[in-house]
Parts: sequence; C-alpha cells; structure tokens
Amino acid sequence: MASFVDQVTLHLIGGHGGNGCVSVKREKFKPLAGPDGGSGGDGGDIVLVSDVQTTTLLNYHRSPHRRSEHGQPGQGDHKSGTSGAEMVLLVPVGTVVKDVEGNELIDMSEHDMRFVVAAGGQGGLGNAALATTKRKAPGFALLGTPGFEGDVLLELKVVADVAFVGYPSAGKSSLVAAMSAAKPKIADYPFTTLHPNLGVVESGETRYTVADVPGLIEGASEGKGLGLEFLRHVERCSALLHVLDCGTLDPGRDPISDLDIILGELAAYPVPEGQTPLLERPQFIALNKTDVPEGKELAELVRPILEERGYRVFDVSAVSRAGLRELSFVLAELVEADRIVKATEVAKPRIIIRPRAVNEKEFTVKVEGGSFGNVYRVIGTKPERWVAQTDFTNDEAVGFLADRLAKLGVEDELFKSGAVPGSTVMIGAGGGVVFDWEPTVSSAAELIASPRGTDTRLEEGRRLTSKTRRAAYLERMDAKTAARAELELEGAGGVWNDDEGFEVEMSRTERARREAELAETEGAEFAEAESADRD
Ligand SMILES: Nc1nc2c(ncn2[C@@H]2O[C@H](COP(=O)(O)OP(=O)(O)OP(=O)(O)O)[C@@H](O)[C@H]2O)c(=O)[nH]1
Ligand SMILES: [Mg+2]
Repeated sequence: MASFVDQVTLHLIGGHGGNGCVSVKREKFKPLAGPDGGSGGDGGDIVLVSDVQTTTLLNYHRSPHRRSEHGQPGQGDHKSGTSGAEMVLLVPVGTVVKDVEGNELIDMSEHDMRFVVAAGGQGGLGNAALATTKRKAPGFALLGTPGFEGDVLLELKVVADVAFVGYPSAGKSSLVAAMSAAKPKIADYPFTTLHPNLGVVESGETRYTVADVPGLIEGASEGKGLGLEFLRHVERCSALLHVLDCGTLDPGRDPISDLDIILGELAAYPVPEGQTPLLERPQFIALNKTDVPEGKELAELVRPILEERGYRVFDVSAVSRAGLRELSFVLAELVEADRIVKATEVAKPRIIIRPRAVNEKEFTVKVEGGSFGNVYRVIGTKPERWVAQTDFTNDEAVGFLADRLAKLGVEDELFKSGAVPGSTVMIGAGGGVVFDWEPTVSSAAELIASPRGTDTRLEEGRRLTSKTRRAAYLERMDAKTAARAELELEGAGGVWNDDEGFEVEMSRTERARREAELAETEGAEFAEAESADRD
C-alpha cells in the first residue's frame, strides 16, 4: 500500500558563486589599458514557497537531492558572469521546516510564504572591481564562495479551517472538489485519498480552507486502514465536518453507525498538549449523496436522530451540488467567528530576526591549546567568507586577504590574545585554513616601497604638485585654441573647473586622471575598498 508521506529530509546544495576574472584590457597602442576582469555571478538560492495547490511532499520523498545552479565566472572586458537561477521548491501550506537538530526554522502556515533554505554562494569580484587608485592593476580576483550545503527536514501539518472526515468513499474529496477549485482524485474505491487535499472556498467575503483526510474505518486508531497518522493535519482545524454516506449499498453500514465509529476513532486521537481535543471542536454533519433517491430517503430518516443529538445537519450532494451553498455559508460564519476569537488571543511569540548591532564584533579569537603550542582560531562570518574567496596560489590574493583581516582588526586581536609571529592561526570553526602568522606590520616597509597590486608599467600619470599643475595650466591657456581643436579631434568632452575655478575643457583621459586624483584626495579610495568587501 502506498504510504503516506508527510516527513522528508531534503539534501540541499546551493549553487556556488562564480569566480572573479583576472584580465587586463589590451588595445592597439595600449597593451596594458587597465584591469577589466568581470565579477562572477552569484549562485542560485534554493527557496521554499508554500502553495495551496501543492498538497504533498511526495515529490521530495522520491527525489530528496536538490541543487541550484552555479553562478558563472566573470570574463574579460568587464563581462560579469550570469547568476545561477533560483530553484523554487513548492511545498504545501502547513509545512514546518526544521534543521538537522530538529530546531524549527520556519512554519510555512500561509500561502505564498518564501523561505531561502539554501542560500547560493556569493560571486567573486573580478580584478576590475578590486582596482582602486592605489591598487591600479590587481593581479588577482576573488573566488566565488560555496553555497549552503546540508540537510533540512520538512514536516507537513496541513492547516485548514475545516476538516472533512468520514468513511472511505463517503464523498469527502468530491465535496472538496465541488466547493473549491481543488481537483483531488475521486474514485469509487476505498482509500482513494492518500494525503489530505486542500481547497480554498470563497463564500461571500470570507475565504477559508477545507481539507479532506483519508477515509477512516473502525480500528483506525489502532492502525487499520491508513491509520490515524494523518489526523495530525486536523490538529490545526477549527471545525470538523462529518461526511456521511447516505448512498451506500453496503448492508452493514448506515450513517448513524458510521458516525459513531468515526467519533470513537477521533476520541482516541491524542492531540498535543495545549490544543482542544478533536471532539470538543465545532462539528457539523453533511448527509451526502442525496441526489440518488435512496440517499434522499435515508437522509430524511436519520436527520431527526442526528438533530436530536445536537448536530447541525445539511443534506448535500457533491454531484448535483444541492445544499452546498448553504453549507459553505454556515462554515464561513463559523470560521469568521473563530478568527475573531483567535485574533484576540495572545499571539504566540514569533521568531524575529534582528539585524546585527552595528558595533557588534564581527569575529572572535579563541585560543586553543595543542601539543604544538597554542592555536589561535578566528571565528566570524566575514573572515571565514574572505578565506573562501581567496585563491591561495596567488600571492597577491593572499596579501589582499591579510590586508582585509588587518583592517577588520584581526591582527590587533591576535596580538591581544598573545599570538606572536609564527603562531598557528586558523580561520573557520571546522578544519578551516591554517596559517603561520606573519603580522603585516613587518611587511609595512614593503608596502610603502611598492603598494600591493601596482604595476609600474601602468604608472604613467604621476601625481603633480600644485606648482607644476599651475604651470601646466598656464601653458594650456596659451595653447587653448590649439588644444580645443585637438580635443575635438579626440572626440573628447567635459568641462572641468581648475584650481582657480576657471572652466577648462579637456580630453577624456585627462579628465579621468583628474577625477581619479580628486577621488583620492577625498578619500574615495576608502569607500571603494569598502565596496569591494561587499557586505
Ligand atoms: N451519486 C453521488 N455519488 C457521489 C457523491 N459524492 C461522491 N460520490 C461518489 O462516491 C465515490 C467516492 O467519492 P470520493 O470523493 O472519492 O470519496 P472519499 O470520501 O474522498 O473517499 P476516500 O478518499 O477513499 O476516503 C466516487 O465514485 C464519487 O463519484 C454524491 O453526492 N452523489
Ligand atoms: Mg478522498
């Protein structure tokens, strides 16, 4: 027998970010015209989306391994890699997502909720994006980081306002189909329904959901038939509708004894603590199949008995749709009233993801004793991500990592924790990356002599003193007419205010040079470096 699947472990791998590209632009008369390596695209996320049309986790049971697309690497000529496509996994409304330790990550209790279960990796910056006025020609790019890799647990607890319960073939699915747009499987053999079908009913102003659960038989609470397992889906329903079959030809059955058996089984279902037992919730009765003459007769016979017991009884037919309108209005009223009550109840504390405080430390250094001396472990998302972005075969990239770590204050913190040059430093909580620590301070001299990422071949534009600039300016004023002709020839444009506030037209290259110079003096380089960190 097909088993009912309402729990599945997904094995997820988010797409990796594409690597950044190292490339230098080459033109006919400018073989080294600056870095132009594009950035890698981000890896695609894996996103869970709750959807009323989806009723089961069966698909994931069959193929629990899912991976989203990788980001493409960047290319020369400033071409960024395309980002990996997001992978959307539709899950039924009522799916609870848990991590491997069983902690609830999210309860997807409403339609169209989105939850990124496996974030894709970040694309690495290309060398063009890493260039600053100081580091004009970076000979390295950042690597894309890997996407999330791990397992999550999906557990289905259908959330419906009204649950339809009853014997197999009583017409529960037929009623859901007749009252909503849902298209559950309907057939005249028992246990057609193996998982709950959800339908959305619109009645006047009210929208509510109904769910039918697999048929119940005597002994269901002991595991007969499909058992009572799936009644966990009824746990969150505000009301029950007993669907009684008045058209059955089975001599051993009649609506009253059917109802009694179902009530007995429902009473045996243990609801979790804090919830109303199933039989203490509002219950209605639908006498179904009244379109057939015998059904109508039988319904008329049993109606007074049921009403005497205090039930509200509806004669309906899923086939002729008789009585469905009235039924849906009454259910709507009840759902409305229940919603008002629930809204006034104290809301359950919701999980709030607070943004990290600005001054919160971005990493910690832990000192771990070892047989080869102390190990200084740096733990923090930023340093760990930076390590993942580093191409350790490239000295410049390693240097860039060192600069970034120093800027974040990792070096200071290592000093404070007692690390000395040569100490073993690990970055990352797990195995991580192991270094023999060489503080960058000692390499400061090297930095002054030749900043990382410079290429003397690109160093045409030396920085001018204001004196030489003024001289050059006066010279230009003299040769202004000639210069203008020349500029137009170059297809140049742009007006620039010089030191004295005069408007000077200049070529694009000159303009770019001046802009770069200005940016540098205004500390824009700092901002650029910041943006290179991309947080
Ligand atoms: N004449 C008549 N037949 C109906 C009516 N409602 C359902 N049926 C028939 O009864 C059979 C069973 O219907 P389902 O809707 O699959 O019954 P169910 O209660 O969902 O059954 P399980 O999923 O097996 O528990 C089908 O052949 C339907 O066509 C009705 O109002 N009138
Ligand atoms: Mg059914």
